[in-house]
Parts: sequence; structure tokens; C-alpha cells
Amino acid sequence: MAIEIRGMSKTADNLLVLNDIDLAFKEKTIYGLLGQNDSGKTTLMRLIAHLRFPTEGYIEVDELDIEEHSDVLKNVYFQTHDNIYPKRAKLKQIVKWMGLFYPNFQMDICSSLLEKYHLNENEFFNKLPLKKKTLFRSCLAFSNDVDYLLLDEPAFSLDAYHRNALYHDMLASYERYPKTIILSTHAIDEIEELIERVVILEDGQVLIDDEVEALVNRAYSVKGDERDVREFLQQKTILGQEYRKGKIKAYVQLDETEMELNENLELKPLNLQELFIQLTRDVYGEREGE
Ligand SMILES: Nc1ncnc2c1ncn2[C@@H]1O[C@H](COP(=O)(O)OP(=O)(O)OP(=O)(O)O)[C@@H](O)[C@H]1O
Repeated sequence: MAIEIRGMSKTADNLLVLNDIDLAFKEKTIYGLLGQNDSGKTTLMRLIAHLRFPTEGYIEVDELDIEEHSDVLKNVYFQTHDNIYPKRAKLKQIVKWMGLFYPNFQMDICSSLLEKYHLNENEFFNKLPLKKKTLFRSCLAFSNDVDYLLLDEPAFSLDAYHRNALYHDMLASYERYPKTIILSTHAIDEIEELIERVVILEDGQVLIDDEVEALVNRAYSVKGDERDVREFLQQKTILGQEYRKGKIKAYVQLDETEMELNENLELKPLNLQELFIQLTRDVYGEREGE
């Protein structure tokens, strides 16, 4: 069971937004979908949810082409920031529609989440402040026991307390009903511990599709005098370099046999956000020292 995307491209307004994407999202796995602004993350999710159509290629959910089997979309829920509700829809009506469309929508869970965030079912969605709109959307998403949950910047506009609460709700929903979650965000630090795999898009193409642990375990910075660093870097995979106060800090991918270094050098592991910055930094041709 999986979402499979094969040879998919999307052109909009003469712009190639997604370019020949081949990607599989495995069952019961939490993914981070990362990329710089305009890299194509939202477009990819809209295509999976069948709100947009590919120019080329196809998408299968559980081996069924979504173009021909719209029924499989009852098993895919996309939490979007698009304004999709009628102007005068009250929260309780939206909750009711969710229950009618999605067979595994959990009304009781949704009610308790609405209560937790002090959301009044009689309010109009369009009149809610931004923060409450975001919270309401996440109440719907985390009550919906679909096999594929797509979240586009789910914590947008929330303070740190509520962002943390939202991630907690996401994990609770996963534990109650394990599912594939595709979580797109720029707050990489906040989700590193939550996700198992990471997909990074760059200019509409897949740059990375890997396990977070495998990726991060190979990523380091090495700092020291130019001569020592340059010597160490020979035959290594260099991601980037920065010059600061007469020293060089280089970002590298190392395997276990490459860790030995001279005592004047400082080796530090990178976290996912630091690695992301290095992996995507050459978009504007700013990679230094090469
Ligand atoms: N319907 C469309 N018409 C024209 N351009 C589009 C359309 N849809 C997307 N684009 C363009 O495609 C690019 C990718 O957009 P998308 O929203 O998918 O990126 P993103 O990675 O989600 O960005 P962000 O992180 O800023 O939200 C952008 O340059 C956007 O302007």
C-alpha cells in the first residue's frame, strides 16, 4: 500500500512547476516534505489530492490510478490553506460534511479536540481569526482516520505552545491509526524528531528521498585552519564551505571510515535543518570556495 508517482510533470502558466517526479510514499510512515519557497511542495500535494491534474505522468493510491478511481480519494485527506468552505459554513456543518465524505472520520475525537482548543461549533469558519482557523483545520485532520494524510504548513500562524500541541495531536492520531503522513513545513527543527523519511524538492525536482537518520548520521561540519581543513577534505563529499575569522568551516558527508581527523580540527554533527541549508544552498550559485 503506497502512493506512487510516476513520470509526473506539471506545467502552469507556461512554468514547469514539477519536473518528471518519480516518488513513492510508503504506508504508515511519517514524511517531511521540504524545499525552499516555490520548490513545488504545495503543488505536489494538490496533485496527490487530485485538486490539480498532472500535465504528464500519473499517481496511484494503493495501486489504483486516481484519475480513474476517484473512490480512493476517500482515503486521502489534504489539509490545505486554500479557502474551500462556503462563506456561511459553521464549524458544526463542516464537521458533519467530513463525517459524510470520509467513512473513518472520528466524530468523538473531533469533538474532544474542538473542546480542547475552545472552538465553538456554532461559529462561522470564515469569521474565525487565523490561529483558530489553523487549529480547526488540524482538529479535522487528526480526527480523520484515512491512510494518507497530507499536511501543508499545518502549524502556520500558531505560537510555540500551540505548535507543540499540534505535533502532539498528530502523533496521537498516528498512534491511534497508523497512516502515511506527508508533512510540509519550513520549521525543519520542529519536525526532525517526528519524521522518519524526508523528501526534499528543488526547483520542482526530487533532490533527496531518504531516511532522516541515514541522512543526518553522515552529515558533519569540520572547522579549523585552512591548511588542515583542506587536507581533511581531500576525497570527501563537500556540501559547502564558509570562511570566518581566518578559519574555514566546511560541511561534509562522511562515512564511518572517514571520521579520523587531526586534533586541530573540530568535527560536529549537523541537524536536519543545517543539512537542508547546505543541500539547497547552491540554488543561487552561492557555494563558496569551490
Ligand atoms: N496555477 C499556477 N499558475 C502559475 N504558477 C503556479 C501555479 N501553481 C503553482 N505555481 C508556481 O509554482 C511554483 C511552486 O509553487 P508551490 O506553491 O507548489 O511551491 P511551495 O514549495 O509550496 O512554496 P512555499 O514553500 O513558498 O509555500 C511557484 O513559483 C508558484 O508560483
